[in-house]
Amino acid sequence: MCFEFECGCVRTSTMDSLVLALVLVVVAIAAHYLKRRKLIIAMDKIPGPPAYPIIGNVMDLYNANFNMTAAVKKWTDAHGDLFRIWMGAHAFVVLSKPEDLEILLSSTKHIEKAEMYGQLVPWIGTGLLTSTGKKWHTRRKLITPTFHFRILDQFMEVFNRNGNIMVQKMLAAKQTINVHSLITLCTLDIICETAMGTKVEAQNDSTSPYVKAVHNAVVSFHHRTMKPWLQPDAIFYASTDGRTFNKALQVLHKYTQEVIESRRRERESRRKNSVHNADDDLGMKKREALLDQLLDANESAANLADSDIQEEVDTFMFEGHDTTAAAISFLLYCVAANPDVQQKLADEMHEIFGDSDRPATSQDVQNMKYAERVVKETLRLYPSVPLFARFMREDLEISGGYVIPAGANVTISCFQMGRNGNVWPDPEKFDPDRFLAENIATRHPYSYVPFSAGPRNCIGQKFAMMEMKSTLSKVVRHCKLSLPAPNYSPRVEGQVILKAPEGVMLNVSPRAAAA
Ligand code: HEM
Repeated sequence: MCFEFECGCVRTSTMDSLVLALVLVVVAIAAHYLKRRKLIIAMDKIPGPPAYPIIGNVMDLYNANFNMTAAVKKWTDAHGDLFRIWMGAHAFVVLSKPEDLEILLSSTKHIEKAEMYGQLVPWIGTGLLTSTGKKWHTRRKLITPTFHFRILDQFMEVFNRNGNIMVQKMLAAKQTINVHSLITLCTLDIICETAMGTKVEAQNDSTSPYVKAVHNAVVSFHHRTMKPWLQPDAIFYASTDGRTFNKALQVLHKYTQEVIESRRRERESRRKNSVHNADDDLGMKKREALLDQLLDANESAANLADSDIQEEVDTFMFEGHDTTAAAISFLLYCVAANPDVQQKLADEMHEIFGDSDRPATSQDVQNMKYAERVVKETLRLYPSVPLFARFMREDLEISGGYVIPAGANVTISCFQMGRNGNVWPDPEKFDPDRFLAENIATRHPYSYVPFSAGPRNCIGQKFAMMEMKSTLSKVVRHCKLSLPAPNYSPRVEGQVILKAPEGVMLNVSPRAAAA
């Protein structure tokens, strides 16, 4: 009897657990459905193209050959500077009105990155670009001094040395060349030396396993962003691109890990032997990489594990190499396409350097006022990060009484904003004087945001401007650029980074001989 009673009791409690689990599942589904319904109703109040069930507006993207910037242009032409789209189950609001950007980007609350940034996590972890909340705040505070002018100043030698190699390679080519390939290797050498303090010599050996791994990771990741069917992790990692990506990450992560470990050991042994680390064997001031700065800051203020430091270094490597490569490539194209601009640049360089061949200093770079306007105008037309996005945890009211609902992603299209005729008269014209102080004063401060703005702006902006201006000056002082055909312009594709898929083709000749 007793046994039967106990058995019945067990059966009853199992039944209870099952019923409870079922009720919880039903409640969770109902809550999810209600939340989704709320999101759908709120999204329906925002204008936008008709969306199909399940796939949403993916067909529009298909019709634009999965080129996101082209699709955004079409949607903007049809629906204006605020519209909504659905990418499968993911809701997006696309903004390009400066007033709306100010509301979003200046907020200290809406700082979470959009859902799709999750695809970057296997590569860069939750470093500064992808983290949010308290983690992001603490890290941003820790990393900001790393980009101090004193640190950037010592990178001038790296920019100059690598710029020289690149210019020699450009001049050695006696025919039309794809400058993008050479520039990519140069910016890779620069970021390795400045971020990690290591020389990978990509310009001298583009076949090294590390250089190949960077290339493979960038290309396979780019393929994923262009192919919606590769979005689910399970499909991507089973595909050729996914396998290439994984293999490349193993090489990249191993390299960063080894560099960090060796730096820690070096510091430890210096400490044990009480050797001051500011000088090298010849008593010269030793250059400190961004990694050294992180390790210094970590010793005095934080307690980060090597894996934490690694995600930040990997983030610098990801953000700090392809972005500048794209920008410098389009920069040289714009200079080649506008001979009057090229002449003014050459005049400015002559004013600063005369006939001397001396390397540029950071003061010279500061004096390059016209070059600065040329770089800014290039980023207006060709922003290296053409789109960036946030995820909304709370509703946000923007202009016109519209509300971006919690649960939606918000995308900012820098590419589209730079070509908006209401903000930029004759937008296709390349005119660096748009960035004269008196002209900037007539525009809304959020009408130009290639480095984003507000608390989550680009931490590497000053580094990037120094690198771009010094590399531009190096090229203009030694080379004359021209287009391979009168109406040539590179085809542009916009996803995570703005790309010229067939490269940027230019003719390069020595300046003195060409003058
Ligand atoms: C032309 C060059 C560059 C452009 C146009 C650019 C643009 C941007 C943009 C638009 C963002 C915001 C992205 C977003 O919200 O998703 C960003 C963030 C960031 N950039 Fe850059 N970037 C450039 C170069 C660099 C360089 C050279 C570095 C480092 C060496 C760097 C490091 C970062 C980091 C760490 C973030 C995340 C900051 C945070 O969320 O706190 N960038 N960049």
